[in-house]
Amino acid sequence: MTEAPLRLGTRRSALAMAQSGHVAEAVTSRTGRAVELVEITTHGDVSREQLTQIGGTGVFVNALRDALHAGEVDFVVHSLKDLPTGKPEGITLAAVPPRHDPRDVLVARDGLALAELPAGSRIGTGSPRRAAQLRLLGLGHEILPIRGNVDTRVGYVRSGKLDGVVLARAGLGRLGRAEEVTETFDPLHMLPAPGQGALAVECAAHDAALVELLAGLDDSDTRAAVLAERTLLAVLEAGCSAPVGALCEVAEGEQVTELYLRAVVANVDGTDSVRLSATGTLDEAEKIGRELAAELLARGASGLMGERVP
Ligand SMILES: NCc1[nH]cc(CCC(=O)O)c1CC(=O)O
Repeated sequence: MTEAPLRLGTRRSALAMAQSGHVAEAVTSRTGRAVELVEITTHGDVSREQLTQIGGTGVFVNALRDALHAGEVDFVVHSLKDLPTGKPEGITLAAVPPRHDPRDVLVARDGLALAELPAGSRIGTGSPRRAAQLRLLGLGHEILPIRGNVDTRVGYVRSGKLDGVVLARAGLGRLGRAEEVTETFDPLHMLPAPGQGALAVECAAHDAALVELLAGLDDSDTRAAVLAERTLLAVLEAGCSAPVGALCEVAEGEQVTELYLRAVVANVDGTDSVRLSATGTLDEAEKIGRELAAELLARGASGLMGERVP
């Protein structure tokens, strides 16, 4: 008798379907187990309110976890950057697959890069982190809040409503739209969200056989990198909408694997920021995240995050 297909709970958005489909294929090719996608609708998908007003992207996560708890699905896939930093009860982070490009990108009119857009150009982003870092560049662009899926956001550029929008490269890439990118930001200018470009595969903690099966998808370098970034975020006690950027890169040294963590905390109006970095070995991920956060706080990070745009 063949085993029943594993049920993978997913949101219906094109990005979520692409991410879930990618993980489903990886599971099937590794284990021979069939995987079926089960669609789940979340409050975040149906609400037109600004994400920051409905409690951040955590709303996407909760509906999937509820379906896990209810036993309606066997496992779920999230964009790791959308996960709140707290550990959920009864759920295991079974795998963090190899990360895609973590950087942010610009999709602008006429193939232009950011510095080619004149002062006064209209740039859209719904992310306070991206808005603050764009303002810090001092190019005189007008930064406008937008939301919606990738199609909607890029659509504002195609229709001429905006001169450019900033998005995650990983999202565009997973949708097969990477060729629409007009500039990939150097993390020196634009640090991504902690966890950006990585996926999180979760299942019920009590399902030991499934925890073991999914562990085959895990990439230890990616797991360490996102642990460093997310520990930093947790210590800063910043919500997912706070202007905090962090990127941990992994480099194979001769003896040890090295981590290089960079972070920025800015105020939302992009007039002030603190930017620091740290290095450590692979097993020091949590430590360097914690210590770099402490250093940022010592240099005034909490005051910056507390300020509000008038
Ligand atoms: N905030 C929504 C969201 N969550 C994950 C991605 C992209 C994929 C990723 O970063 O892993 C996006 C879209 C974006 O930020 O452009």
